[in-house]
Amino acid sequence: MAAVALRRLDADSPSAEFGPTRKRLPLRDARGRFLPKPPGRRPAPRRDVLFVTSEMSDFLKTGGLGDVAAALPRALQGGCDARVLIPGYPAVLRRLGEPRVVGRVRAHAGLPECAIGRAALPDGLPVYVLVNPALFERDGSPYVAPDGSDWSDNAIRFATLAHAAAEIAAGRAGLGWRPQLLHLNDWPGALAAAYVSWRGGDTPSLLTIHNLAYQGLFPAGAAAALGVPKTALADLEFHGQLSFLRGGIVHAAHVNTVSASYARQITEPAHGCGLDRLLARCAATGRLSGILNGIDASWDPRTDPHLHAHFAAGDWQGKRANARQVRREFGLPDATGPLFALVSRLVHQKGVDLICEVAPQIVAAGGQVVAIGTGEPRLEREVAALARRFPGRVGAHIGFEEGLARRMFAGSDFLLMPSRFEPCGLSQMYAQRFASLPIVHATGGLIDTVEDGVTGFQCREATADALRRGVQRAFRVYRLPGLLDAMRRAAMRAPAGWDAAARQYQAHYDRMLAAAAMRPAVAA
Ligand SMILES: Nc1ncnc2c1ncn2[C@@H]1O[C@H](COP(=O)(O)OP(=O)(O)O[C@H]2O[C@H](CO)[C@@H](O)[C@H](O)[C@H]2O)[C@@H](O)[C@H]1O
Repeated sequence: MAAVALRRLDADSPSAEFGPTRKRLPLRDARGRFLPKPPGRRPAPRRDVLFVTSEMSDFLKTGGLGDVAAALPRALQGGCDARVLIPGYPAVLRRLGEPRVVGRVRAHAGLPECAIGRAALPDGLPVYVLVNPALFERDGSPYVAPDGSDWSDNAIRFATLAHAAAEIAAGRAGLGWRPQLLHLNDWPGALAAAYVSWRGGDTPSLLTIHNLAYQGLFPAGAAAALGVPKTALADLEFHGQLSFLRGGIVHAAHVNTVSASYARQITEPAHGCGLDRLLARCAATGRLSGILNGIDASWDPRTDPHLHAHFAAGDWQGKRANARQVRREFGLPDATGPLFALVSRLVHQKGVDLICEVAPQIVAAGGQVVAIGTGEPRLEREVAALARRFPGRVGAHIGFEEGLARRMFAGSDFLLMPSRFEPCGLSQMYAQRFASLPIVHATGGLIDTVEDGVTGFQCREATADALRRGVQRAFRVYRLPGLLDAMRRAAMRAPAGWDAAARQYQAHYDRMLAAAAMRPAVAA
């Protein structure tokens, strides 16, 4: 217990950079005597959280994690002191300038020493930046080199991030602030939970799995360089390799994924990526849950600065102005038929090949398709080839451009998203908010966010035939203006903010902290 009590005192110390402490001072009368608490108003519990992420859309994003990492720590601020830890990529350092060095993480096994910089984003969100030029200051995405291959030292790079989080949790990084818990995201942060327990710490971790298909698999020979104790190799072992995600699942106090349906699916072999039995055991002991992602307030067609014309529900003139603009940007002529959009990472998961198979029928029926994405070279080539095959009917942009993606959600009538699996999915929620009806495969978070025939269309299977039937239903609705109007309005009203998710995360934090407080103290 003593260790927990000490940690709480540490965490109360004010932080000059991040504004006054959020601690509520006890009420006193004019003579300084303590007053009783006002009836019915219990002070909010403190929750000091280090949110560990490998991307954040304030700086750079490759997919949905970047959006969540920007939105969730902000949504948590009401009830938590949530601070972000992110590697010092060039995009981060450019945006923050040279962050002030406030701490240091010592080298461990083959993991190099790092500095920790501190900065606050303009809205006050505190960010710790893990600075090591050799590991993080390179062009390309966080995970892959410009030629598309994984960075060869990814195991060291992200183990260094995870280890730094564990050292901050242990109070060994010299920050003058110590989180009560770690909130880890996906494999790049997952190993922090393991480092905490391998070194005898007691800071609980919540691990959020945004996509189980990416596990952070590395050769078993890397274990010594990563500082994995010989007695703990089994924690990470996955078919002869080391799985960072497995290490996180084994050691996290709680694991969640980003929708209730996906949380169920990953306990079964079809979607469990080989970890289904471990995850089923987590579920059986109440250690696995699903919390649906939200979308942030910037996704508003009445105010989004990226749009060509703003619009609200019922103002379909404004929506049509965006459609004209999108057609122009993709070099397509104006048309009276529906406009279908694909906005996605171009990977097998997203069913891009199914869209390519069905696109000729969309075109034959009088529709047009616009596609934006980057990813697997084979799928990039397929999408680009489609645009060449159907000039004036299909437009493709191989690249990543948020403003154009937003205009596509606003200008399209339907979004194509036949994902083979989908932990939550954000694109379908963005589309709904912008009155584009998603056509989805009924899987994972797509089941939980798309109401069939009301806010979009669900296809039973991830096959071209099922998608074709979904597209046919969309064409029928498009020809019925009354129904189209009703579905668009319903889609725009679909609940999608971050408040509900933030409340659920806070409830988990409280349970984890209560459980940690019950455990006997251990040395950090
Ligand atoms: N070329 C491009 N240009 C511009 N924007 C592009 C783009 N390609 C994709 N995007 C954007 O990137 C994001 C993708 O998010 P998703 O949630 O749909 O999928 P992703 O698989 O990356 O995320 C994973 O993590 C998230 C977050 O938890 C889960 O919702 C999801 O199911 C899981 O697979 C969206 O904001 C989308 O608009």
